[in-house]
Amino acid sequence: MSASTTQGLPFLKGHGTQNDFVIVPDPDGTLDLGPAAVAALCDRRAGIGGDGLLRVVRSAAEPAAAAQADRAEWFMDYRNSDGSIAEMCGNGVRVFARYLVRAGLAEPGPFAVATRAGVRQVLVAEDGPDGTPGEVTVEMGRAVLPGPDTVEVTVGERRWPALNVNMGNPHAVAFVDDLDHAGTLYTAPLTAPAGTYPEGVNVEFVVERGPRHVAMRVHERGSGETRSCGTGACAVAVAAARRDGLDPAVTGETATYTVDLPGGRLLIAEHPDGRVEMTGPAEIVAEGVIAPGLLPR
Ligand SMILES: N[C@@H](CCC[C@H](N)C(=O)O)C(=O)O
Repeated sequence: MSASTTQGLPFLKGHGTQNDFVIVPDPDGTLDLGPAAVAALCDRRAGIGGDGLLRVVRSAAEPAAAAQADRAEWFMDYRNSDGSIAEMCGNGVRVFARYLVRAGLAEPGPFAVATRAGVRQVLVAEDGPDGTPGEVTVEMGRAVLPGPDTVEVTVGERRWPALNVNMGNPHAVAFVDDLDHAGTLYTAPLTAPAGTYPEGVNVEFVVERGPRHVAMRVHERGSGETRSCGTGACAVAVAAARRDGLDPAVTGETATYTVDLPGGRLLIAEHPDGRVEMTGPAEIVAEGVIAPGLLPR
């Protein structure tokens, strides 16, 4: 993208349980944000700062989403802070939905959002009487457990068995005795067997907090440690349910887990038909204009 194209380009900043995003409205799909431009915008010192970027584009104007245009007017083009593309972002889709309502592009209530992982149904609750933003629920699709049965996660001298869970994007979920055992997470944990995650992986570390209540940390592919990950929380809830001997497809009962993250709390429900639903907050905290010269020429 040329610097001249970005002069006067509006942006917003939002977060869901402190998983934060630069939001770039591009309704007609005229922007070509390459990896370097995304990384510059997400840079916390020299840019606006964020774990990722959400480009807001009409599905009909985005080749990757044209097939979904009859079911969802808007496409969430999600990028990690290093500029890489991911299939799905659970907190991102809640923040995306919040932006659409705030911008008058969607009404509160139920509507659909197109993503690279498919169309997702969202439900934006009305704001409270004191103006507190209502929570946003997203239907996240079904969890897939692609195997192998156990993968291994290593940080320094410690290693744990983990469950491979795909929520549209890949996750390795490890139950640990203490979240501090994951260390600084300045670098990505190692996973084995080799080749399990050819496109990289998000790694979750989980401890028990009580019945159907867990806490987690996450190292995200393309973003490093973040304060929350929605797809990660869904993967964790499904892994916790299986570990607790609960499979809603077998019991016929919805399994609901509370997942605490460094940035807040998410409620995850897995239904007997396999659908996983996530509920949590989503807020827009700032808006502005990108300064000329921020983005690489
Ligand atoms: N924070 C997100 C996940 C973003 C994508 C992830 N880093 C990946 O590369 O798969 C979420 O809330 O789900």
